[in-house]
Order: sequence, then structure tokens, then C-alpha cells
Amino acid sequence: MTSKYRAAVAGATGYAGGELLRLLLSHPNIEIGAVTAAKSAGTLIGEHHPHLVPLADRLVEPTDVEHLAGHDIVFLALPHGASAEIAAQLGPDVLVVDCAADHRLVDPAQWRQYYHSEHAGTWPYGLPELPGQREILAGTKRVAVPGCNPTASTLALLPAVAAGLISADDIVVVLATAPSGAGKKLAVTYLASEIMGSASPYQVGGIHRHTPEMEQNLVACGATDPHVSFTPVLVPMTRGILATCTAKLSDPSITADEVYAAYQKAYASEPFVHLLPQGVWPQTQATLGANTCHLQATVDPNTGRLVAISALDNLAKGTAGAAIQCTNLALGLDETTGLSTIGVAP
Ligand SMILES: NC(=O)C1=CN([C@@H]2O[C@H](COP(=O)(O)OP(=O)(O)OC[C@H]3O[C@@H](n4cnc5c(N)ncnc54)[C@H](OP(=O)(O)O)[C@@H]3O)[C@@H](O)[C@H]2O)C=CC1
Ligand SMILES: CC(=O)N[C@@H](CCC(=O)OP(=O)(O)O)C(=O)O
Repeated sequence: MTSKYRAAVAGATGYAGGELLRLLLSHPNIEIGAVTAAKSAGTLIGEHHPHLVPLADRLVEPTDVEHLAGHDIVFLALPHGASAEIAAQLGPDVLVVDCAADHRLVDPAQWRQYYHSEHAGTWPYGLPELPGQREILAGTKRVAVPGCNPTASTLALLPAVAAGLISADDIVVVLATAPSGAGKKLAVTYLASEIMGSASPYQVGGIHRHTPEMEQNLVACGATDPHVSFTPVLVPMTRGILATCTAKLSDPSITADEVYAAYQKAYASEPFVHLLPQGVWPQTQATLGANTCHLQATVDPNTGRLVAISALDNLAKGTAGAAIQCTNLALGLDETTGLSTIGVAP
């Protein structure tokens, strides 16, 4: 290929948009075109993302069809609703990769129940690790990037569901998450004095909008009528998700070694899912800035439950990294192009 694909990033001043720009700056086949936002149109990228030095002088433009025209790829890193509205105006030939939730759910009734608005439609879901999903994403012009919490829980549970090791009617997901998952706009409304040094559950009691997305993904893994009890907990870290997922074993005699072997087999050829050595448990820090999900699983013989724990960077494998992984598949590039598995530590 001689020329590069040209990509616009809408929502470029936000957290997901900033991470998309960071990753695109080192993508060999994609160049950055328009960068757009809403009220910050007319400002410079350097005012919002001082870490993106090569883009410091780039002007932020308004998010409309006129400014998004003329690109091969449009990344949407906008709030739900705003995303569907602009997506509906983009032509069928442009690759549109939507980081918002608008096009993830299959069932319009579930969308209305959890998002309290009309459903915009369903697009190919951007979790390539789901069975058969790479074939669906190859050559597509539309991608619905998953929510960061569903990515963490799905990757933790997929091998156990696919191998029939658990019953899916009593799955519990308790997940520690960084406030950056809420986006810049919401994160600035959190008081640092309330977040630092504290852990705070939110959306408790089965009401979090990611619950149906988690269950939809488990059906795609082979589960019948799954039920997930999901409790997220805000913790004082900049980026990262640590998901602890437990479920009743389908047979209480299943051993930790059998569980580990199933996870090894399921993820043997996955470039971004990293099963840690047996007995080593995931930590968010090791995934920061990388497009990885770190995993470990065992059994709790006391309760006859599987315990699977995943860690990922909510802005990398949880959003922008996944968006680029799916873009690579949609364009027919090597899936790993421009994406790193190397984290930052300590
Ligand atoms: N943060 C995360 O970890 C994850 C985020 N996502 C999803 O990605 C999307 C972006 O999230 P995030 O970056 O965190 O949010 P931010 O609040 O950090 O950024 C939102 C961006 O959208 C722009 N924007 C806001 N309203 C409009 C509008 N009506 N029209 C055009 N642009 C608008 C903002 O521009 P301006 O500054 O000018 O207002 C800003 O650039 C959301 O749908 C979110 O749910 C998905 C998975 C994880
Ligand atoms: C800390 C925090 O608030 N995190 C967000 C995750 C956001 C996300 O994954 O994005 P979507 O809204 O696009 O689904 C939450 O739990 O709602």
C-alpha cells in the first residue's frame, strides 16, 4: 500500500478521543485527518492533550458532516445519542467505528429499558475474541466498540462458558474501575477529595446499563439465558479495570487445573488476551497503555464456584485499542497493527 487511510476523530478532546489519537500517531497505515469536538471547537489539541506533542497545534473543528467528510475512517468518541445522530448522516462507504453504546445491543426493548431512549440499530460488535466475530468484522463498514466493563467480564468468562464449566444463571461480576471510565466531562465533576483514598460502589442493584451487554456477550459465547449480577466500584486510580467474576461450576468436581487448561486452550492464539502463569493474579498496572487483557482463573472448592479475574486499561483494550483492533480487521490489515502488548510499570 502506498497511501495511508485517512481517519477523522470526533470527540477528540475527550479521554477516548485522546487515546485514539495517541494510538493513531504510531499506526503505520492510518493518518490523522480532522479532529472534532463540540464546545471546544476552535481550540488546539495541545490545550486538551499536552502529551500528544505532534498534534499540539492541530485545530479542533466542529463535529458535523462537513468536517467529517472526505475520510476513509471516522472514529466516534462522543456521548451516547450524539454518536447515533452523526453516524446516521455518514455515507455507507466510510468505515464508522463508534466508541459509544448506541449500536451495541441487539434487543431494542433492552436498549429502551437501560438507556431510556429509542434504539438506533445494531452494528457488528467490536470484540474480535467472541466466537465467529472476526469473520463478521472483516470488511465491515460499521463497528460498535464494546463498553469497557463488558469487555473485562466477557473475556474473563468466555472460556468457562464455551467449555461448559459453569452454569450461566448465577454469574456475579464485581469490578473495580478508574474514574476515567466516566469520561472527562463526568470525571471533572467527581471531587478529588471524595475519590482519593476511597472506594465507592455505583449503579448498585442490577441497574447498570452494561448488564444486558454482558449477558448478550455470554449468549454469543454459548450460554443459554445468562443472568449477571453486576456491581461496579469506583477506585482511586487513573486508568484500569479489575473484574472479579464468579459463577457456580457446572460440576463441583471440576479442578483448578482443568479450568486453567480450558483458559489456555481458548486463548492460545489470541494476540491481546494474556493468561498469566498459574497462581499469578492480574493487576491493572501491567496493562496500562497496552491493548491487553490479563487473566487468571481457578476454582473455589468451598462454594463450588469458578473465580476468574481480568485486568485491562479501560481506555486501551477497553475503548480506543479495541477500536483500532477492529479497524485493522475491517480494513484487512494485520489485526495487531499499531497496537502494543507492552504495559508500563511500576
Ligand atoms: N472513558 C472510557 O473509558 C470509555 C468511554 N467509552 C465511550 O466513548 C465515548 C466518549 O467517552 P469519553 O471520551 O470518556 O468522554 P469525554 O467526556 O471525555 O469526551 C467526550 C467528547 O465528545 C465531545 N462531545 C460532547 N458532546 C458532544 C456533542 N453533542 N457533539 C459532538 N461532540 C460532543 C466532547 O467535546 P467538548 O470537549 O467540546 O465538549 C469530547 O471531545 C462515550 O460514548 C463513552 O461512553 C467507551 C468505553 C470506555
Ligand atoms: C467509571 C465509570 O463511570 N465507568 C463507566 C464505563 C463507561 C463505558 O464503558 O462506556 P460506555 O458508556 O460507552 O458504555 C460506567 O461504568 O458507566
